[in-house]
Amino acid sequence: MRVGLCQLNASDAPPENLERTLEMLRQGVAQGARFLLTPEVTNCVSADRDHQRRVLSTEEDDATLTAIRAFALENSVWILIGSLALKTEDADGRFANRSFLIGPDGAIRARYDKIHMFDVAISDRESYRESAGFRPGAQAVLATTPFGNLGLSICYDLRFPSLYRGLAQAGAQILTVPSAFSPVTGEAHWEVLLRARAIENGAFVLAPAQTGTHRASEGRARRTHGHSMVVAPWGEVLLDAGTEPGVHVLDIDLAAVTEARQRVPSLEHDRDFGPVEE
Ligand SMILES: O=C(O)CNC(=O)[C@H](CS)NC(=O)CCC(=O)C(=O)O
Repeated sequence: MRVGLCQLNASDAPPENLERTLEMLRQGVAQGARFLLTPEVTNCVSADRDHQRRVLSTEEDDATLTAIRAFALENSVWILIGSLALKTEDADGRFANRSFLIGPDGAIRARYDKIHMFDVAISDRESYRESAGFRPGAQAVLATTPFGNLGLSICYDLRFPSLYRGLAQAGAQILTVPSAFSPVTGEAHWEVLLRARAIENGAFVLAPAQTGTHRASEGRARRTHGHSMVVAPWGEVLLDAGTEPGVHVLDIDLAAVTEARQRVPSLEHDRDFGPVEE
């Protein structure tokens, strides 16, 4: 299976981001990719809630979703839109941070709302309160495709191994982790966490990422870590995309999942240990 990871440097302008994303998807298709992935918040990177309220849409009206579904149909490819920031019907006005798996017929095959919210103070200068703008999901999602079972997740979810354990136990062979990781935590934790999730579950990890300084017409500009990655089930890093935007194409073979799980069948060795004794 040839996969293509789009590494984006999205701004806070959805139409411009869509144009660049479609261009990268086209390049991926030209290089033979049959499954293409985009990062978290493909449509809009912004830290300004008022700006987001002005430029974002609901799922029903979202132009990025419509255009990428049409692209999947025209090119007969699978696409994981890592996530879209979308308006919801919620009374508190919070957005959804939602992944979409699109089939080669253009249909939405799966949706996943990011479960874990990035509410952290990394330093005096850098803090995030994702839950102020986004409402968390509460449902883990496995998506079946002809090329394997996908376990969906987004960014900060990466720090919660039990989610991936649940997905792998449910049959996931490929774990998707579209992200917009912070530069500081990215430098310290990104690669090792991705490799850990791959190794402990004997699964491929596909992690398309946002990169660089994200141009903002309102609010402060955000920066992200880049380094989109593909990790094999034995833990080898098959792709590290560095920090430039662009599409990266490579072949993955699910035989590596079977082999890794045969060599170390830890997925079959989970045991119930009950509450921790104190
Ligand atoms: O806010 C948005 O527009 C979309 N959401 C994000 O970009 C989120 C919340 S700020 N980023 C992360 O989860 C990074 C996690 C991370 O960096 C870590 O776990 O260390």
